[in-house]
Amino acid sequence: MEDLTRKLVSDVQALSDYIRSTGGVQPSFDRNTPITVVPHDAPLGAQEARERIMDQCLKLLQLATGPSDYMINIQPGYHYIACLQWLCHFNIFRLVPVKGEISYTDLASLAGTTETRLKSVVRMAMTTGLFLEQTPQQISHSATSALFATNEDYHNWAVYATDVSAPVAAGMVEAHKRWPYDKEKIHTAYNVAFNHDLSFFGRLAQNPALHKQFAGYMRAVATNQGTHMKHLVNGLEWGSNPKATIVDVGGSTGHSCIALAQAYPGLNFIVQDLPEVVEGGPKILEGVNDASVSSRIQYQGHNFFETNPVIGADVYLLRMILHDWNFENCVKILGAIVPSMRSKSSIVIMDSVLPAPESVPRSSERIIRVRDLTMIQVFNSQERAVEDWEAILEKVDSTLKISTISQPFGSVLALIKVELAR
Ligand SMILES: C[S@@+](CC[C@H](N)C(=O)[O-])C[C@H]1O[C@@H](n2cnc3c(N)ncnc32)[C@H](O)[C@@H]1O
Repeated sequence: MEDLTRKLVSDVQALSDYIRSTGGVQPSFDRNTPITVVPHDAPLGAQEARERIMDQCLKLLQLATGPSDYMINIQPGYHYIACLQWLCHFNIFRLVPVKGEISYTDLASLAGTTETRLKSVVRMAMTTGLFLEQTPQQISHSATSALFATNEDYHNWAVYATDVSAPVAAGMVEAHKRWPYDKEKIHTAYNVAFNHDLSFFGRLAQNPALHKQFAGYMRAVATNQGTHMKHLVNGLEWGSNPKATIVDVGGSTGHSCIALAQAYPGLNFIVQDLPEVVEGGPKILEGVNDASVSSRIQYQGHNFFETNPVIGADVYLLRMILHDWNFENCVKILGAIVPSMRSKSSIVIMDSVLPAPESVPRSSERIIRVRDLTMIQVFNSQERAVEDWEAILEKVDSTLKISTISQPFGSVLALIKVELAR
């Protein structure tokens, strides 16, 4: 613990010095604190110091807790989720004024609940950094709760995590008891949790409201440090062919292409997704309000199990797609692209490459492992190590080879560039 603490002190000093040197604001719970601790384009040293601080604090907490208090330390986890779900459903984030305070009495009456329940939930949530009680019996926003109040996509993320992801995680044991060795995508914890026999995307296709919520969640995830768009934008030399055409396969409403188009003014994009998803794309482009970006992005309804209709694109991008699918389906999805590729074409898979245990900071490893478990629970799929990716490519076409793997710092996703070595 002493060794960890010595390193922690030095990293906190380095991070604070960096923030001071930029005239930035030191992290605090105050509502007016910026929502990111260091900007996404901060020097690597500052970002690494922040990562180590999180890692050291996590390990220190675990060490100081000790084995006999393990359970006590882990129990708040499921209550945090229950409280977050409750706060979303009773609209508490939006009912607390963005500036100023509101009493528990008034807030309970606006939310249609009892003051006792409200207090218990909010005060538990406060231990995670949501809301403040600076004046006794009055609630105000912290920087984090204000984010959920003002950013609809973040709110969607919270609703999604608590209404969908948490019950699905709770269904894992039952699913694996019911289908011990089965890899069917309709025999998952997701099927157990919602008691149906549709695949994840099959259920979304039948329910536009769920689809809209999922697209919002994806947009919010894209702004998070680990899955931030900067890793896509800076992770490859996109500008090496300044006039290239990029096809974003399963590109949702186009947030990846928008980020790339903003950074690379010569590139052109085709965003492919299921028809009901790309339908929402033009509205998102309107929001960007920049003709020099929107004029270079087209939308195309396309089922990625069918041969790709765009012949000879420079890049077929698959960002956070293949981890949703098991080995056989990954082979089918990639196999539907290969016939449309020409010699100049490449495929860029942006997905996790699983690290060996303890080979990366524990604070970031647990986030990658959340993704791995989610894939098992929702799709009977998995996150993959390099050899797993190579095995898929070999099965699709033995001439399909990984040419580079780029793992941007702070990213939970790597960029795996795949080319035809014919
Ligand atoms: C996890 S999201 C990733 C979205 C986006 N690529 C990103 O990086 O945020 C998976 C996407 O695959 C799309 N999808 C699922 N099944 C599909 C299919 N058969 N054909 C095309 N798109 C599909 C979903 O609609 C969703 O937008």
